[in-house]
Amino acid sequence: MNTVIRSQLLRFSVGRGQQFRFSTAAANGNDLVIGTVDETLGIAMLTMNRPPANSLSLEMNEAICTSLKTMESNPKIQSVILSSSNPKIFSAGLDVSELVSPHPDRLPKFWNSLQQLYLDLYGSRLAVVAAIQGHAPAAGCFLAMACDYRIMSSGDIGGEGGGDMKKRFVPTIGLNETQLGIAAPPWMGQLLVRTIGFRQAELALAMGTLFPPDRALSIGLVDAIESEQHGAESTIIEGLSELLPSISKDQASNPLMQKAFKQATTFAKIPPHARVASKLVTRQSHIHDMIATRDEDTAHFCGFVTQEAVQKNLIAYVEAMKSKSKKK
Ligand SMILES: CCCCCC/C=C\CC(=O)SCCNC(=O)CCNC(=O)[C@H](O)C(C)(C)COP(=O)(O)OP(=O)(O)OC[C@H]1O[C@@H](n2cnc3c(N)ncnc32)[C@H](O)[C@@H]1OP(=O)(O)O
Repeated sequence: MNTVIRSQLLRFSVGRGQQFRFSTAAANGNDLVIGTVDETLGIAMLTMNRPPANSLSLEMNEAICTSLKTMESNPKIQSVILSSSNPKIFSAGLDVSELVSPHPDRLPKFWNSLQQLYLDLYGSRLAVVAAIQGHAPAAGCFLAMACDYRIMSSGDIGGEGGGDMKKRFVPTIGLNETQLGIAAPPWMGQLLVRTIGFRQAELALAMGTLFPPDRALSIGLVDAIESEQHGAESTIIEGLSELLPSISKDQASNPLMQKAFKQATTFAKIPPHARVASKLVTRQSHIHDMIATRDEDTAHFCGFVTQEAVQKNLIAYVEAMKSKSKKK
């Protein structure tokens, strides 16, 4: 099994000044999350790196948690940017292969890793800025909602077709579970309610709505949208280039990444105790509710997902996804 190596999961190499890098790798050596740190600014960047779609497997959930905990244990760090190495997909949500014909031992472990990801991210002492480049459906949207600030790409990158026929790339975000014949668990659904309000969430959950950036902004699902048209060289802001991992160096002039960097810097300057205390005011009760119902939630998930009718829907969904991808 491709589990995260916990005992030797960090590879440190000291870079210039106060910066250093680390990665959290799976047993096969692939870096699932790449971390970079600037202790002078008090900020870090965690880049999700699980091709092709940053989908959330058991190992990926663990890798994000471990990377976040590593940052939390560094008292010099106050804020983190959560980003993706894929410029068109922030995260495609749960790895659907975890849900289809699941192994009975692995399924509860997988769900526990997702619950833990929620607890660690939503309750983190760090201010987490989601740099949402590309799509964020289902648990990808959840991941962004568990952060403290969301900046989404306006989607005007990488058009297909060229010339007048150029097709605009429009990323979407939302909890689209009902479209897969499943329902978001209560804690995830409630996170949407907390983010966009009762009526909007009620409708969006029922319809499985995926929102384009402008709609996501207007209902408060994201806090800002930003173009990804790379700016002129002169617009490069100090410190960002060094914080970007080598696979994302070309993002230094990307306005979305620049905005995320500025927001993370702003968070890092707020007196930490006050910032963390105020975060708990709004989040603690939701976290406690989830902990109180955690075992029940796991039992419900495992029972639900293994139902024949649910498996049938999931298999059909995965087949449709694969054949769409093949046709490209
Ligand atoms: C009580 C029950 C509770 C249930 C739990 C509820 C909580 C969360 C549910 C979920 O998160 S389920 C997952 C939901 N995710 C989706 O529906 C997204 C599916 N993917 C897409 O719509 C698209 O891939 C995309 C994200 C919009 C990107 O589109 P694009 O055209 O850029 O790329 P594709 O060609 O479609 O995909 C590339 C590549 O990635 C694979 N892939 C995509 N998504 C997933 C995924 N979620 N899990 C695993 N693999 C995924 C896709 O198959 C392609 O692979 P290849 O065929 O190229 O190998």
